[in-house]
Amino acid sequence: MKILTASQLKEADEITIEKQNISSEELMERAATQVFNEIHTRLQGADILIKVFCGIGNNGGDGLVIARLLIEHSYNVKVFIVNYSDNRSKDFLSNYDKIKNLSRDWPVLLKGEDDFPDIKRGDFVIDAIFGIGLNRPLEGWVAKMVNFINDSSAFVLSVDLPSGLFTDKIPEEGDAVIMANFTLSFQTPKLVFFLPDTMDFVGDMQVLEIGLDREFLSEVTPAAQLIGRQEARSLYNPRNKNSHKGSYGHVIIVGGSYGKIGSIVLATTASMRTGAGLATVFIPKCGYEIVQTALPEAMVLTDVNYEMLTDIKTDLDADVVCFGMGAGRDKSTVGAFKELLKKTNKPMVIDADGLNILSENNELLQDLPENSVLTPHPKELERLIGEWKDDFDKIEKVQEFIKKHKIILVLKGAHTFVFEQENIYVNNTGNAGMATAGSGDVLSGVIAGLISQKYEPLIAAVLGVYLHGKSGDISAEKLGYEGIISGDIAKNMGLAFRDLMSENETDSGAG
Ligand SMILES: NC(=O)C1=CN([C@@H]2O[C@H](COP(=O)(O)OP(=O)(O)OC[C@H]3O[C@@H](n4cnc5c(N)ncnc54)[C@H](O)[C@@H]3O)[C@@H](O)[C@H]2O)[C@@H](O)CC1
Ligand SMILES: Nc1ncnc2c1ncn2[C@@H]1O[C@H](COP(=O)(O)OP(=O)(O)O)[C@@H](O)[C@H]1O
Ligand SMILES: [K+]
Repeated sequence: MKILTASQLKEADEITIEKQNISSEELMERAATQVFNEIHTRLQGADILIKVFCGIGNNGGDGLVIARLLIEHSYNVKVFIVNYSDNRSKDFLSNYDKIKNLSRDWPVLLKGEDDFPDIKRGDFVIDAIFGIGLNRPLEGWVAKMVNFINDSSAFVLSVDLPSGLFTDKIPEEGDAVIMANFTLSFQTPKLVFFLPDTMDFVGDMQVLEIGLDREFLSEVTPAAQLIGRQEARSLYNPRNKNSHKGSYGHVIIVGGSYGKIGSIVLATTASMRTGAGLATVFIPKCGYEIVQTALPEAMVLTDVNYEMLTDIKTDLDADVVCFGMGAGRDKSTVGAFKELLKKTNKPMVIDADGLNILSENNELLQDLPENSVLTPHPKELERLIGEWKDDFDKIEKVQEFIKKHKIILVLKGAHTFVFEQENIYVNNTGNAGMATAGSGDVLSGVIAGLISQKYEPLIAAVLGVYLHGKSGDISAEKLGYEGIISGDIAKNMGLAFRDLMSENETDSGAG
């Protein structure tokens, strides 16, 4: 699903109004009716007090339509206008008239702190104060109003996006932003819903299709793409009946050191459970029996050194080399990595200490094969590119970095982002149960396993991240968030593939 910017959405609105020959008020009615339908489906006429807070722009107009429909369906509704200026939008005004005609209980105009209404814990608050039109931080009593709603502990549903949140920048410390429990957003999700700095404001999220012009939506270049099941499915290559293990490639996983051989077992298991035809590990001698015992399916080559990598001697013609997990950063290991880079031409997967070595030895970046996939978590990324001011600054710095070095970067997190040239792919599977040691090692194995099966590195990264998260979701379904260990994610990879191609998505409990 495309993620668009506020200006692209405004353009889509205008084109839709023109091409469908409707008024902006009709489009507002259509959008807000979708919100009403969602609320009605969930509340089923429940007798609770719904407090709708409307601004005076089009987000406020949406709020008025939602309130009118709720009143027409006999809900107990109280409407408040956060009347911070007299500059009301046209469609706000016509809906203001409509709601006044409908009920004697006119909307209450709020003009300052003294007017703040009571909000109780059990109330249902609809936040339609500001949407994508916000252009500066909230100030004065309006900011206080937002904080007042947040302090109430009422359930808050935000319309389009939480009021106070921008679509293209991160609020400053102390800025007032609604902390929504749920956000119903129009047509496309906004990028800020997935950034670590801002995702907590959004709560659970659902996107409502409001019928904007299809041609515009299919042609517009998105700010980013959200990868869900449908997108992942389109990337999948089914296995050919007439095939053999050689058809699915050979992965070499290089890394490990004394006490950290487990990371190799995890990555290698993951690559095989993702479908690689053959897997070889190259590890220090201390890991020989461990790997042979834990994973008899893999072949093992060892370094001359017992504890760490010092000389990576392989003349195997692998389809992909994955380097770094558990490798450590000893001088001799750095030297061995340097030699490995020199003799590798095909795209590699680099994780963990591979990334740390690159951070400390910047000159090695130029030896990375084009289209290699780097998989840092935020700390590893900071070591690679330096500090950033906020998430938008981070995105800019990452894009500069990947273009300079002609690589693909997988930034791991609650929503993992894949960066390739100008493109950004945002993952929507996975859950907090995956915040457990070794789940990153599993991801590297998954991506390497896909590359060995001839998926392009970018596709391997995007699909791999999706499947890894889905396997985490399936694991959580079986074991609970706390119960997952990263080996489960590797073990359940096959179920993630099955889910991808089955008729119905597994109810994964993704969070
Ligand atoms: N395709 C869509 O996405 C649709 C969007 N609609 C709604 O329209 C909204 C956008 O409406 P608007 O453009 O009127 O904008 P908003 O309703 O988000 O904001 C209202 C106005 O407040 C002013 N303002 C901005 N920052 C302020 C601040 N800090 N303090 C005081 N005033 C400030 C701006 O001039 C803006 O025009 C969307 O979020 C959505 O709710 C729907 O009605 C129709 C379809
Ligand atoms: N809260 C979360 N929600 C979704 N996925 C998560 C969450 N926390 C961690 N993950 C996923 O788990 C993996 C953790 O990787 P990493 O930090 O490298 O762990 P390790 O170094 O222990 O292997 C990443 O793929 C990340 O996206
Ligand atoms: K809002």
